Formats: sequence, C-alpha cells, structure tokens
Amino acid sequence: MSRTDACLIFNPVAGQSDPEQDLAQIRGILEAEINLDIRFTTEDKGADEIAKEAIAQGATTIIASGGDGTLSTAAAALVGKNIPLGIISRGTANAFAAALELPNTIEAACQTILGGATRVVDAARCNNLPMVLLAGIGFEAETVKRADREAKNRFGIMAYIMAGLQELREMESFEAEIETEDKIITVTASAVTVANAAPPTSILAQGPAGVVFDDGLLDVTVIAPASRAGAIAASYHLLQTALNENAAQREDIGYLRTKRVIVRTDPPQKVVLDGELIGDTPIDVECVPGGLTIFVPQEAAPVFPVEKLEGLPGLKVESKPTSGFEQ
Ligand SMILES: Nc1ncnc2c1ncn2[C@@H]1O[C@H](COP(=O)(O)OP(=O)(O)OP(=O)(O)O)[C@@H](O)[C@H]1O
Repeated sequence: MSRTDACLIFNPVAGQSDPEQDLAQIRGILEAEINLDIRFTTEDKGADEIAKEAIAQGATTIIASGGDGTLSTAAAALVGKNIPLGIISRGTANAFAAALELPNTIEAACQTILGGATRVVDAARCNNLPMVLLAGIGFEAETVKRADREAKNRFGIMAYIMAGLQELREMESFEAEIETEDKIITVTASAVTVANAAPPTSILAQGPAGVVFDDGLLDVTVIAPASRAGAIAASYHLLQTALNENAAQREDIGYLRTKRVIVRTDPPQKVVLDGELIGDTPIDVECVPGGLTIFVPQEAAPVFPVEKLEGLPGLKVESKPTSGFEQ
C-alpha cells in the first residue's frame, strides 16, 4: 500500500488522559501507513486556524485529536472544502464522535482512518458561522455554561446531564417564532434546539427519533414544559427515547425537520453553537448538505419520521402564502 500524507492537529491538554501516551499510541498506529505532519493547538491558536494553514500549504487530509472543542472547530474549517477529516476523540463527553456515530477509543478511531472509508455528511451555518452539531436556545445554552472544567474533570459526561437537569428545574419560558421554508410557528417554549447532528446525551435535541445528519435537513426540537415537574419528566423522557432511538411522545415536546430555520424569541435568549456561547437570538440556521467529509467505519444509518407539533402550549401554525424566505 502506498503511503499518504496527513496533518494531525493535536490538543495536548484535552480530556483527562496522558497526552504523551495518547500521541505515541496514535503515531504507533497511523505512522505505519501515513506520513504525519503533527501540529499542536495552543491556548491562542485553535484547530480551525491550524487546519486552514495546513490546507493553504497543500494538506489533503486533516486528522484532529482532542475534545469536542478541537474536533468541531477543525470540522468547521473544512465545511465545503471536500477535504476528509479523521476524528480521534480524547475529550470528556466526546459528543462530536457520538453524534456522527464514530468510535470512541484511540485504537478504533485510528483503525477507522487507516480503513480509508469516507462518508459525506451535512454541515450547517448558523448566523454565518459554521455549525456541525447544534445550536441551542434556552436550556442548552445555560447547560454549557454550567458544565465547567472542574465539573467535567470530576464527573465526566454526567456533568452535562446534571447541568441539564439543573437547568430544567430552573426553567424560564419565552415566546418563540420559528420560521421555516413553508410556515411560521409561534409557541411558548423553554428550549429550542436546532441540530444537524447530536448524540443521545444532548437530550434537548432529541425530539425526533435520532438526529439524521445526512438528509439535507436540520432537526428542530421545541421543549415547552408547563411546570418544573413537567420539565424534569420531559428531560427523562428525552433521555430514554434518545437512548432507545424512539421519537418523543409527550405533548410538551415538539419537533420538525427543515432545510433552513429562523428562530426569534421574546425576550432574547443566549445561543450556544457547537458548545460555545455565540450571543443572543435571533438565529438563522441553514443546512449545508454534504458539507463535510469524514472517515467512518462502514455501517448503515437508520431512517426515522419527521414532524410533531400538536399539544405544545400557545401553538399557532400559519401557512406562508409562498414557499421560501424574504431575506
Ligand atoms: N496547548 C494548549 N494549552 C492550553 N489550552 C489549550 C491548548 N490547546 C488547546 N487549548 C484549549 O483547549 C480547549 C479545547 O479543548 P477541547 O474541547 O479539545 O478539550 P476538552 O475541553 O478536554 O474536551 P471536552 O469539552 O470534551 O471535555 C480550547 O479552549 C483551547 O483554547
């Protein structure tokens, strides 16, 4: 087999494992077949900047290794570029790999890259920023703020789930206007999540049965519990249905699929994009079908149903006279 070249972007401080050992393991497996140009992220220089530099210098394959921050920023730099991305997760939650159904160990991730199979998946743009996983309004935004470094180190993935539950207990609702290609939905909600891809642990994105990441559509989940007890019940329901790959069935949870969506809220709400706070609503999110090429193990993805809105409080759905958006 002929040797290939790839740029490996490595975060030396991600996760809780020993980075030197991790890097030695990655090199031990990949360098049998790939010439690695290894570049380290720093506090000031993120994976996106390094990926762009490497591509400008002629790199044809990018491999990123780190936590969700490193992986999603590397992926964001590749949206629409047709350059394959290898993903080696070494973070706490590893939501990125879970969302794209990729292996979670260094060994399996490296073997996936060596296997050479690639798959084209969707990406998205949110307020003109690249998005691979999801944009969260309401709880999701607060959850990210709460799952801080100390909590992540102590509790790992539970930090996110605990932070989510805490938020649900303190929920505040807002008026949301959700505009799609063909309708305008107004609703009283406590969280609106627009997902391109999401792992089961992103419970607030789990209205539909499985967030489909290669259908050219975004998955929008609206959560509108009437009380705190309802919020907690809704969150457990979402966690359960997500783990079992079922669609949500409660009246206070709605979902729909759309290529583009504009969400306006009153009052304005914080927005988290792929794990980073980016500002306040409104958001305008559009799917970029086939925007990202990733190395994958060879497995088929399941297909699920599409929309459920009935039962949400204050719900009004108006058909637009003509399909499409004004701006
Ligand atoms: N060499 C470095 N020294 C200090 N900080 C770094 C360095 N490289 C990257 N960072 C910081 O690491 C953060 C990204 O971390 P990343 O998401 O990869 O890992 P993580 O936080 O451990 O993952 P997770 O969120 O899954 O726990 C960024 O905030 C970035 O500034």
